[in-house]
Amino acid sequence: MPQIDLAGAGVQPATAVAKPKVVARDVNVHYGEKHALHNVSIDIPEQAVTAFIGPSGCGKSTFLRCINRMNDTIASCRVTGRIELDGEDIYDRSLDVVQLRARVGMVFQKPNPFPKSIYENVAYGPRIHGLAQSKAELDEIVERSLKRASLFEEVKDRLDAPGTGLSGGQQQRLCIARAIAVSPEVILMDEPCSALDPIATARIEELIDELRENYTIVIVTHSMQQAARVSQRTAFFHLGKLVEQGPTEHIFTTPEDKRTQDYITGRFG
Ligand SMILES: Nc1ncnc2c1ncn2[C@@H]1O[C@H](COP(=O)(O)OP(=O)(O)OP(=O)(O)O)[C@@H](O)[C@H]1O
Repeated sequence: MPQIDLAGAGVQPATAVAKPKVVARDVNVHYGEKHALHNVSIDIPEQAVTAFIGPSGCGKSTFLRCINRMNDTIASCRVTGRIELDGEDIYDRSLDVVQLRARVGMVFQKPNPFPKSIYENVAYGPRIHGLAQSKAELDEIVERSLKRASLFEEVKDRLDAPGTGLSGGQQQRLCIARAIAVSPEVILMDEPCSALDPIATARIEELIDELRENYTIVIVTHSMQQAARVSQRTAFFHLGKLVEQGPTEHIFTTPEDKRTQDYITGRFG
């Protein structure tokens, strides 16, 4: 039976949910007749990484997409319950979804740069949100975002080259720079390393660790080693239910539910 080498994986120390950034209560999601998520309640702390783990189809991505209302784009999808960002109901009718998605950015499984230059990939969001008053200011935002995404040194001499011409790992860092450029508060990452090789994965994991100082990060991952390495809190989903959540160290060493125990020890998944 595969065991996780927690020492090798460098389990992060526990952090208490001091001030939750995102609070979800009794969230249910249906796709047409299919009841995909059942009564999910969770507090997601700021300046920390929260990992969602669980077997394929358990609802991790569905719940992640609730946090910036990406599920609104799926016609059959119905979300009930309450999700708050800094105490504000994000499903309130008066809420501007475009503004919400600027505050809650997303990085997808497959790097998806726009078919534009490296510069334009990063400049696009700040431009449409009116975050720069001048070209110089926009240049500064682009440079700062690329630096924070740990990509600037590699691309500074070819900002006009197409973003799609970068390696997979560089493209994913470009997508992270694009997400950061609009100064989000929360970054949602849906299996951000699944298309990357181990070296590119290590770069992204380091980056996630650095970014947590300034952002609230939620990551969906199939890799328990990755969850152990990058997160301070872990939530385990199974068959559309949030079975167990808590400090990562606790979930991986002394889980309370047998389903969590079975999953982390590789008995199913
Ligand atoms: N657009 C959709 N329309 C209908 N059903 C969907 C849709 N998206 C997801 N589902 C269903 O909802 C359930 C949860 O799917 P979801 O993608 O959230 O799981 P997941 O845990 O992220 O899976 P994976 O790890 O394989 O990505 C699954 O049964 C899935 O088939």
